[in-house]
Amino acid sequence: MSEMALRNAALDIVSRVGENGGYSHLLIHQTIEKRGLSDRDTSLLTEIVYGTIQRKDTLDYYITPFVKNKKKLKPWVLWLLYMSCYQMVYLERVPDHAIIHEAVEIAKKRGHKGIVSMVNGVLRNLQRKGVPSLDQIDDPIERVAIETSHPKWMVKRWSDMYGLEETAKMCRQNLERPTMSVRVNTTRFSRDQVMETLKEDGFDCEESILSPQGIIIFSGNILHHSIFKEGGVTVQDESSMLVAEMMNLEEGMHVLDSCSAPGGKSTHIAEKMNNTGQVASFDLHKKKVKLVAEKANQLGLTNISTAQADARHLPELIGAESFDRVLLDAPCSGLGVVRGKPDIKYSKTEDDIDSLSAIQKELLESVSALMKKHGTLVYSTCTVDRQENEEVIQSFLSRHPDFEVDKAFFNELPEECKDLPGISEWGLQLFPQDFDTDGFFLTRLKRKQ
Ligand SMILES: C[S@@+](CC[C@H](N)C(=O)[O-])C[C@H]1O[C@@H](n2cnc3c(N)ncnc32)[C@H](O)[C@@H]1O
Repeated sequence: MSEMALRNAALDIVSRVGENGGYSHLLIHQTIEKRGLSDRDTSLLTEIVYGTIQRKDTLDYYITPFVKNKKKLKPWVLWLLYMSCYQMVYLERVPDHAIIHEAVEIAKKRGHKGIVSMVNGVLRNLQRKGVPSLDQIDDPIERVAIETSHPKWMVKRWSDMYGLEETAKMCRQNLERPTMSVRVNTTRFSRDQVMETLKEDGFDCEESILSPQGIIIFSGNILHHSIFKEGGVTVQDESSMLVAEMMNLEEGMHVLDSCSAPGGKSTHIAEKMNNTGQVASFDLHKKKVKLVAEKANQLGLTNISTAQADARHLPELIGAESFDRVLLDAPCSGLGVVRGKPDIKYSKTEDDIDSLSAIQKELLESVSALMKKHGTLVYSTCTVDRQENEEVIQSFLSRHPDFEVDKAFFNELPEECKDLPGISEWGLQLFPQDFDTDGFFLTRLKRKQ
């Protein structure tokens, strides 16, 4: 694909995400498939699209002094300026004059003469004068918000919850691309076997400290490797692996995964039980339930049963106290995964958090009834927000004095997690900066004996 066609495709994606809130990772994937992009083009397209979306508010701050009547610009023109500014400031491989030339050519194809000369003028000024300094922003919350391109309400909210220093670290970490990690299917291979194979095949990888099944991959394309295609490993963030690790699973157990799609944790649980016992995996959406069954099949796991259900009604379908282990990996705002899905940080609102936390409370209320007397329940989310995490647990415990946070949970955490800033009496909040993982919350409940 020519440089110009590639940047045009990137502009299509960023403006669609900007205008309609489309998911950038899905649009990138569609473009790669449709156009059959080479590895090099895929990597450049991904870099430009993610980088531009990830840093949108910073880029806006950078170009604003050079643009007159910004509000009147067509969205695609503004996105072209953001995209070009991103490449000029953050990418070293293409010289500025080439970036400006490509932008002008794209403007010629899409717009009239006035737009072409405005794009040319803005980018040349930017090249000559440089970007404005962030030090001019007095309010520290606003400075972090603009420097790291997060909505100001979000930075303020996190700062009230975790302090400005931790928040700034998190926002900066959110700008990094996520590191790839995989989980070894231990019903087939040991982690040592997989490590050895990958190293022999030129991968740069190391063992995870959060899960004995986890491998972090720094370089090498695992998706093209036979071990992935044959179900020897599953792509999963290390923070998510911690969930099944903390469930104290034993062979032959009955486990409920109440919100299971697409099946990352159900299959991990099934592997940890060595394909014995039973994992009952439910999800609200029929289509998504299918993904769980497919994943189980791909990994050769036969101890997972799947069905569509609203977990809030499960006690009406299944007898109370039926499961040794219950997992509620709740639907959440996803603010822990903005490294990989940057659009989330612009689309979520505080109203979303209010309604999600209400659903989380309802879900916890109903699935807790399904736990056997001596069983345990793990609650997790891939978000960083007290209202969806600690406060959901706190509110549940205040209504259920017969339940408590299982103290053993804290002792069983990997050594490296025990002194993290996110540890509280309600569980563990992992921040992305702790181990370069997603932001993630988990805790374990049991009945008081
Ligand atoms: C965080 S995701 C689960 C991810 C999954 N545990 C995994 O590891 O692959 C939350 C899931 O909850 C499902 N969900 C949302 N509301 C639900 C409900 N009321 N009952 C059951 N599932 C629900 C969503 O469809 C979504 O698939």
